[in-house]
Amino acid sequence: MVNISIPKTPYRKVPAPWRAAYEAHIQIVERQVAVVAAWVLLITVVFYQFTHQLRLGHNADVWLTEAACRLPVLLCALLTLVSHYTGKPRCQSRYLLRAMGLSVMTMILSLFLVHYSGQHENIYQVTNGMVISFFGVTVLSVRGPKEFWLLFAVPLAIFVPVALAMGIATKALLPFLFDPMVMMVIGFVLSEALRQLRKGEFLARQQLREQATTDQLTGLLNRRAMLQLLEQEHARAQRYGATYSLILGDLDRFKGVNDRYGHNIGDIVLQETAHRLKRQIRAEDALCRWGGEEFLILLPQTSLDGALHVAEKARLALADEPMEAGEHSIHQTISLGMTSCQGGNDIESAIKRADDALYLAKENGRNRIEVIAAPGLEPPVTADDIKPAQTGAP
Ligand SMILES: Nc1nc2c(ncn2[C@@H]2O[C@H](COP(=O)(O)OP(=O)(O)OP(=O)(O)O)[C@@H](O)[C@H]2O)c(=O)[nH]1
Repeated sequence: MVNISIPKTPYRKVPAPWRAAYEAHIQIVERQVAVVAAWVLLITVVFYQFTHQLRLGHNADVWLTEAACRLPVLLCALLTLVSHYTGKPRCQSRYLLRAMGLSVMTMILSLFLVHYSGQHENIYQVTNGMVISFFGVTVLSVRGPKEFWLLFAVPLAIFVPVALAMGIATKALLPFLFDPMVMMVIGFVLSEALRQLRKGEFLARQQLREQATTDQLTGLLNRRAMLQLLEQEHARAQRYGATYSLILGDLDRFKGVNDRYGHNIGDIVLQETAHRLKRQIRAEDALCRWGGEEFLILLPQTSLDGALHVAEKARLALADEPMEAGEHSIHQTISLGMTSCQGGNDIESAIKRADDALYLAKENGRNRIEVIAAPGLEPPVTADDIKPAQTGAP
């Protein structure tokens, strides 16, 4: 059974390494919201325009004025849909959402001014529309308060002075704006709660994904994650004829460490080994805990020449300095088997070669490196070229 430990304090903020993934996640949500909003706007704006006569009676001038107020919303919704379904123009959903939000606010506030100064009897229809619009616009602020303030503050900051300039007193405005404002607050609280829920769900999923690909003791990649990377690198090698190398390391006489000092100290040795090995590789290389006391290093686009250099650094990283574990100082060494691959055969045979080479290293005295080249690939160096192994395993 897989034992997944759930952290006691779940993340509240997105940790730095996950920020890019979170940004991608937000962009997907924005895209979905933008498409749904565009369809809703397209349908409702057209519907309201063509039921104008039914709702407000015949007045060609008002019909045209309303059409002019609704046109920008229609255009923004159409632009969003065209951009989504054809890929052109390439607009970020964040900006399309902004354009739709601002155009809806401009539309509804303009309609208010038109009807307030003209046919006063229609004003309650418009304030109903305001309530719906204010709520709808809060849904568009997927990124939270910053977007929210932009969508509401800018149009309202223009609307109030314009209304005052038109001779509408602030006192007269307030009763009409009261319900829409309440709706705006409700919408804000709801969309903020939704945003926090989405963030929490993202963080929980990301944590589970990390746990599924990470070895709990050492924090390194686990075997499953490494196999995925290996498949990718193998496919790349096959396609471009590049060479990658594998180094399989196994701690020497590690059973003795456990037997002598206990399992807890053995665990510390494994953690320190992971730490030291990690320092010997580049960011583009991968290191995993392959099994109990086995570690596998994948060196993409690296021939045996370069890999041998890394393997020797890894060997010395352990052999040169004893490990401090509790009150014990443990001289732990590692044996390493190496191979390279040009993608010719399958991954399993490359791993098998590294394993056979490791077996040779154990046979030949431990704390040393052995190389088995891929068939047809001459090793540029042999194990004999490597500094003779020092014995010293505990
Ligand atoms: N402390 C600890 N020990 C582990 C863990 N996983 C595997 N081991 C131990 O690693 C030891 C491996 O021992 P062996 O396979 O006999 O090999 P060795 O003693 O290292 O000898 P050689 O490989 O031949 O040099 C066993 O005692 C396992 O219990 C772990 O997570 N923690």
